[in-house]
Amino acid sequence: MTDSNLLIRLQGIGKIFQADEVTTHALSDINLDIYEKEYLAITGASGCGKSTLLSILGLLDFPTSGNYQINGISVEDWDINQKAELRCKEIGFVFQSFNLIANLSIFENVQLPLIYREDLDKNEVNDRVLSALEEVNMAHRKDHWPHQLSGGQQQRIAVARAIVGKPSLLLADEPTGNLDSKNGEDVMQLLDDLNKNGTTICMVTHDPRFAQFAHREIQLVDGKIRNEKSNHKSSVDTPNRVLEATKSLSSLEEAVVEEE
Ligand SMILES: Nc1ncnc2c1ncn2[C@@H]1O[C@H](COP(=O)(O)OP(=O)(O)OP(=O)(O)O)[C@@H](O)[C@H]1O
Repeated sequence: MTDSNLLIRLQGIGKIFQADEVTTHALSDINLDIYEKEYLAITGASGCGKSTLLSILGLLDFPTSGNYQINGISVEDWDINQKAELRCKEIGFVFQSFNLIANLSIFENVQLPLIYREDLDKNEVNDRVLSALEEVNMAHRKDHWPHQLSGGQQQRIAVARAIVGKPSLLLADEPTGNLDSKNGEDVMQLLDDLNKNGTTICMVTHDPRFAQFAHREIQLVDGKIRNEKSNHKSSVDTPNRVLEATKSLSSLEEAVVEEE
């Protein structure tokens, strides 16, 4: 990796929440580089700061100390509107709950991130939405409504919405958290395909099996990076590992059902 394909650099990032009398040090001294086309997993126990870190990476929340750079530009002096514009263009989000808008069609849901894009005309918006839907194999459902889709299909639409603006970075917070093993596998495969096609991904997961799909895993403990490991095999043999992860998930589910 060279600095020329460095996308994000976090230096000494800290985040303190102050609520009434309670002070929480959610993140301390986080140093992290993310390179173009990387697939990074952030793991760790509940409350260790994973979502806070993802929110900071996505410019949804801001650190109380440290420096954030994207494409070599330090954003700490930017005002809220500049950050919102940057977020809109450069960052896509997928959450555990799919967050589709119930009274918008599938097409309209995917179109949402583009409605304030003055650089795109109506035809370009239309083409972008259709091609994002094609990427997740859901173009045939463009005129349907969210409630007509399964959870797995809704998450595919959420992924289409996240990539429709062609962001530099796709952030996913427990993207399989609300899905059964089969749909979880499909979404993991979809993220893997997107990464192979060049999308940089940063995913929060508490599940070590899914973390193995990433090239690199960062483990947080009490708001600090405790461990970082590479997973060089990840981009080579994903289908088998997807299968294995799914098998162990399925047997886990079967064991739980049997116990009940
Ligand atoms: N808005 C907030 N105000 C006060 N404390 C907060 C706020 N958001 C998060 N925290 C605290 O910061 C710490 C880190 O929270 P965070 O949600 O990042 O953890 P997490 O690793 O994503 O947890 P989980 O896996 O359970 O989602 C926790 O102690 C949490 O209570």
